[in-house]
Amino acid sequence: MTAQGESSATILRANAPVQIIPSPKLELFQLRDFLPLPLCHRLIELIDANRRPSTIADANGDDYFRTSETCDLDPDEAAVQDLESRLYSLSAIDPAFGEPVQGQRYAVGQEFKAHTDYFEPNGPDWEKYCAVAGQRTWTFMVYLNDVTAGGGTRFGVIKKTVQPEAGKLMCWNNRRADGRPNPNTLHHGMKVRAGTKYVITKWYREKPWL
Ligand SMILES: O=C(O)CCC(=O)C(=O)O
Ligand SMILES: [Fe+2]
Repeated sequence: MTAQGESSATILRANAPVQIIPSPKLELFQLRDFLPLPLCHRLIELIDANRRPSTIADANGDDYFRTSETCDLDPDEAAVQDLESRLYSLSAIDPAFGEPVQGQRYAVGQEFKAHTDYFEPNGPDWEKYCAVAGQRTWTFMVYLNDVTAGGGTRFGVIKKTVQPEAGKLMCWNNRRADGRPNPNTLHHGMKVRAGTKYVITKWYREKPWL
């Protein structure tokens, strides 16, 4: 088990089906068919049943920055436990360092503009979000469905856009090699043009979550 995700990149690289998105700028990986379709469908049901407007830390005055909906998934749900155990098998990151899994839902026209998942170390919301568990380390995100049009995830710095695909996982290290936040992880959940987009997001911290 890796305590803080430090050697996660090594573990992921050694996992044959994991594809490395080659870049000197960030550690980014992709894994197709990470989740079976019935599990994707169940997670979509759970997201649909219990969603609220998404929020952002360090409000920036743009009310249209993140227009999607978010679901705080119940950790006692069998589907969520199945997902958690698959994540652990893949990454070996101690689940104690994980935030509860969230679901995100985007209707047509909704998006999450270019952002990073780490918290600004000098931002107004640092204390609120990071006092106990510290900074975010890794992001794991899984697309739960194919989107009819739009809804890709654009990593602008490396000029790479990933298309949603049911069951496909993306994961990246939000830190540079020296441990500081990596601004090259900037990414944009682009507007859905047709259909609905569902993803789950799982973030890990430097210290135990609870
Ligand atoms: O929906 C996406 O493609 C990206 C989601 C995301 O970046 C986030 O929830 O932090
Ligand atoms: Fe993000």
